[in-house]
Amino acid sequence: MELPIGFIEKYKKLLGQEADGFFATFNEPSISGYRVNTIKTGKLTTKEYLENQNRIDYCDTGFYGQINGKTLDHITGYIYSQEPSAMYVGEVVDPQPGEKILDLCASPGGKSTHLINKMNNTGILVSNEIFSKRAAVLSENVERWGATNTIVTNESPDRLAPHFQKYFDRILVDAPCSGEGMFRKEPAGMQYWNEDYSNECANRQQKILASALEMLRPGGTLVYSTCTFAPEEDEQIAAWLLSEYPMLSMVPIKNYDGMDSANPDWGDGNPEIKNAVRLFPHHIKGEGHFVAKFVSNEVEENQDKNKTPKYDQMDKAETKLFNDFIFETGLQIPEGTLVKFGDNLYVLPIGLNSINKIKFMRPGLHLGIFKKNRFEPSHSLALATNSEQINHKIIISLDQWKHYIHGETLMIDELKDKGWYLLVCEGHSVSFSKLVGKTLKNFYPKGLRI
Ligand SMILES: C[S@@+](CC[C@H](N)C(=O)[O-])C[C@H]1O[C@@H](n2cnc3c(N)ncnc32)[C@H](O)[C@@H]1O
Repeated sequence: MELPIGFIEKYKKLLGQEADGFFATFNEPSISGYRVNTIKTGKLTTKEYLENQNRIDYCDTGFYGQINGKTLDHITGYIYSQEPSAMYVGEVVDPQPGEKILDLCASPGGKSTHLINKMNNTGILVSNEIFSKRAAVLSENVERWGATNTIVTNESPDRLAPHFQKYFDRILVDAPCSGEGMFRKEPAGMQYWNEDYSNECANRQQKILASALEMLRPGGTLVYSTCTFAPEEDEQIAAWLLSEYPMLSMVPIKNYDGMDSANPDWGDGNPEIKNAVRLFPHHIKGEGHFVAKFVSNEVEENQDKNKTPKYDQMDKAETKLFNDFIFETGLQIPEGTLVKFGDNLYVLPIGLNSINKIKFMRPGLHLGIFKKNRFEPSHSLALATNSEQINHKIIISLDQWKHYIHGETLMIDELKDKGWYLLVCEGHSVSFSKLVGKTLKNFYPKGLRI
């Protein structure tokens, strides 16, 4: 791999004797990994995923190895492909069930899906992405994962901040960066590299962090991570945070085998910076990463936490349609507030402040849509429903599943009541389908058909 000359010179100086070992890794293959989804209680169809002995020691749901994106397990959200070093970030955030968490730069959703597992689908996760196309991908991944506690917003950090002042218990800023740590996985990233690029990135990172800190509650935790080796974006950002925000202090992070403490001399010499962790590919089986954890020492003032959210409510006819659907299917829906945006019905996580005026992709779990005199359940609801939480379900074979996700209707042998059924394949919830006579109509989203 041909690295930019300026990059080679910079890291020869910074790494000294270690530089040769560091550069050698760029000619080795990148490392792949995947995580399994602990909130889906069905069985993985391929036991190999769990029996893989190549476990990642700092992430109990993570494994080394490559997965196929076209399998039932992947498409129904049982596994997620994620580079191993990136898995350390979700572990460092360490969200606790019931907390309010913000993942500010979240697409495509590797860290968000990890956080959802760690929160056991409780509390509130606001997963935000500034670019709308990337936010759509994020929303799709969150849906696949079966999240019931997550809203997906599509805002810039400074526009999001006024809506969530001092609100979150923990915030992750997995910052846009120069991406040096991913060069061997995504060599195209090298084209943007120049001597000033890291300083440009650092400016943007400071702006993002300033907005993030407006949203952190007193006593809350901020985790900052990048996938670059550049001190300007790593130690120097940690130094900037400590000097600009005296209420912040750094929290030590556990160094597993092969992880390094950050280098205070690459920042401003503040010894606290040692608490951050670097993952170098010549020391660890993974790509380059930097992770730093801060806690706010501010004391909580009495706040008005009981702002009533303002949303549309269902009218009488819609309430009846929805109740009929619940009665017919025997479905248990997650706890939360039922709200309507246009014709779409959502359940919002309990305790969420008003999200009126925020651009979102998903203001909670999408339950379905009201169409002329009927309620149509959503694909998100299918993926978030465990087959034990519903009476109306039909088991289909792997072969039928392949036809269904291709867009075909299916036939059943026995007569059943007409109406909505959850299709279940080898324990995995696949889709809602409407049974008419003996035909299962296809409601698999057109954009996801294979
Ligand atoms: C490192 S990636 C995030 C990866 C993600 N956390 C994951 O684990 O899948 C950084 C994200 O920041 C977004 N971004 C770019 N510029 C931004 C800005 N000015 N403010 C906030 N986010 C930005 C990018 O679109 C990108 O999705």
